[in-house]
Amino acid sequence: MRGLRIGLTGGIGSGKSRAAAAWAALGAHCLDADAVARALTAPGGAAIDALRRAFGPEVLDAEGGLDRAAMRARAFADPAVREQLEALLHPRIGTALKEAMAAAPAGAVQVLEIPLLVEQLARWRPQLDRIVVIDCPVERQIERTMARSGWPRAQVEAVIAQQASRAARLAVADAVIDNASEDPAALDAAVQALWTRWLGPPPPGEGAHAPG
Ligand SMILES: CC(C)(COP(=O)(O)OP(=O)(O)OC[C@H]1O[C@@H](n2cnc3c(N)ncnc32)[C@H](O)[C@@H]1O)[C@@H](O)C(=O)NCCC(=O)NCCS
Ligand SMILES: Nc1ncnc2c1ncn2[C@@H]1O[C@H](COP(=O)(O)OP(=O)(O)OP(=O)(O)O)[C@@H](O)[C@H]1O
Repeated sequence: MRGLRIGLTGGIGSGKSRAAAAWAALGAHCLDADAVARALTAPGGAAIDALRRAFGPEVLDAEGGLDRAAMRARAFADPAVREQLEALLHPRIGTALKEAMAAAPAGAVQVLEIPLLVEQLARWRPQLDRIVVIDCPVERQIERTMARSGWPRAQVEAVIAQQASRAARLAVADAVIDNASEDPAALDAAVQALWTRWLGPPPPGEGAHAPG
């Protein structure tokens, strides 16, 4: 029998990866749509031939993988390019994640980090028992992404402009985790509280606040 399957989403830089790490520390089996996308577009990845056909060799780097900066610049400057990239990658991401979910250890709590869950709700909702939204003000998303990735503000704003609004995400959430605070321990505590609410006390020895 499979365990609870939780979709974790939020805008760029909202804190999804940090929140997923907190779920993992409690014993959840975590899967990441961005990581699947990166594997598909790495040298020799299953999407490389299709990318070359769609966009030409100039979107590939010297190793034959996707040149991410070049693709990012094109995809977020032109919605038609982004839609073409998504049409090519999203069905493959969907298939790979479904296979990974089916291969998860029996009974494990599964947490799926899916940045575009709300934008692709029809694809993901049937796969999930619960949706958790990591929420923070847009300005905080911008600051965090600029600090983490070194992107200029305009680049972060261009990505945010192509994503679902905060309100659209909150409308489909079964639970919202507020990550506005600059104290990451507050995020860990919120994840732990949600685990307790849905699943009971975390297993002994697991979790950010466990002794030892
Ligand atoms: C455009 C690409 C090459 C840029 O790569 P880069 O390494 O710079 O960014 P990375 O993949 O780490 O994504 C960072 C964040 O950008 C945002 N983002 C990525 N793709 C999209 C998109 N199509 N629409 C809106 N936001 C997006 C997400 O918040 C994501 O977490 C890459 O994001 C990509 O291949 N995107 C298409 C696949 C996709 O939709 N991925 C999202 C997972 S479902
Ligand atoms: N509560 C917090 N306090 C301080 N820094 C934080 C907090 N939450 C996240 N961060 C930092 O902000 C940055 C973005 O967080 P994270 O990578 O978890 O976001 P994400 O939603 O997974 O982003 P992306 O959509 O780009 O994958 C990271 O450098 C992370 O360490």
